[in-house]
Amino acid sequence: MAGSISEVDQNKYDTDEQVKIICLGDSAVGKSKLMERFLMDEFRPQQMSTYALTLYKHTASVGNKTVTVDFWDTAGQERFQSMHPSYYHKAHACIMVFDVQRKITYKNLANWYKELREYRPEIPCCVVANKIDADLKVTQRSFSFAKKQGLPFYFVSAADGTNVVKMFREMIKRAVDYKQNPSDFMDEVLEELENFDLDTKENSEADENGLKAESPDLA
Ligand SMILES: Nc1nc2c(ncn2[C@@H]2O[C@H](COP(=O)(O)OP(=O)(O)OP(=O)(O)O)[C@@H](O)[C@H]2O)c(=O)[nH]1
Ligand SMILES: [Mg+2]
Repeated sequence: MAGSISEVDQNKYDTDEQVKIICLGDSAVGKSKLMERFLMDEFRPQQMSTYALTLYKHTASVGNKTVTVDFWDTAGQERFQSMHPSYYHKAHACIMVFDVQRKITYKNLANWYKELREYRPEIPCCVVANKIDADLKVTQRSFSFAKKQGLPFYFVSAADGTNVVKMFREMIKRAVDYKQNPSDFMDEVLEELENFDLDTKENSEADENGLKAESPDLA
């Protein structure tokens, strides 16, 4: 399987200075545009063509530390309402995006969140309402999903930049905090199990999908 997501070396995310942040949400909600807006001319996307995975690299200062942040972005796979398990693997934070102009993308957050928590029960996550430039009145509406789940919520616009830097900076900080405080018992147990599973499967046809018996049926 040349060029698959599972071939990206993810062991680097075990080191202190490397953080992985993923982005979830329906097609065309603005995931890529948000990252591009945040990174502006700094970004150097590394394309993994087979699965249309793009890694955006960013260097950030958090406290007195310099960390390298990999933002993971896909195009296409979200159409199937489910991501490959490797996408979630070792992620330290998640940005969930919907489009304020398309209600269905807000409704689907519940599905994305469910899948995220199956793989990463404890990582910091936020909800982002994108495209507010198209209709500023939406900022007066309440979107209760984030509150119900106890997640931070941001009104943003990738087009005009509103709240984009603030949202990314806060999420980077939370990702680093999460990494530095391994209070996360469930994640550790899950990772142990994953490693165990990988070890035992090494000689068989190791299919990453085998790590989870089946993907949730989100249709
Ligand atoms: N008005 C407005 N349009 C936006 C904004 N952000 C993104 N768009 C538009 O929405 C469309 C989709 O943006 P993308 O960033 O490609 O969305 P995506 O979530 O990465 O989509 P996929 O990669 O297909 O999953 C593009 O036409 C963007 O120009 C925004 O803040 N305001
Ligand atoms: Mg995209």
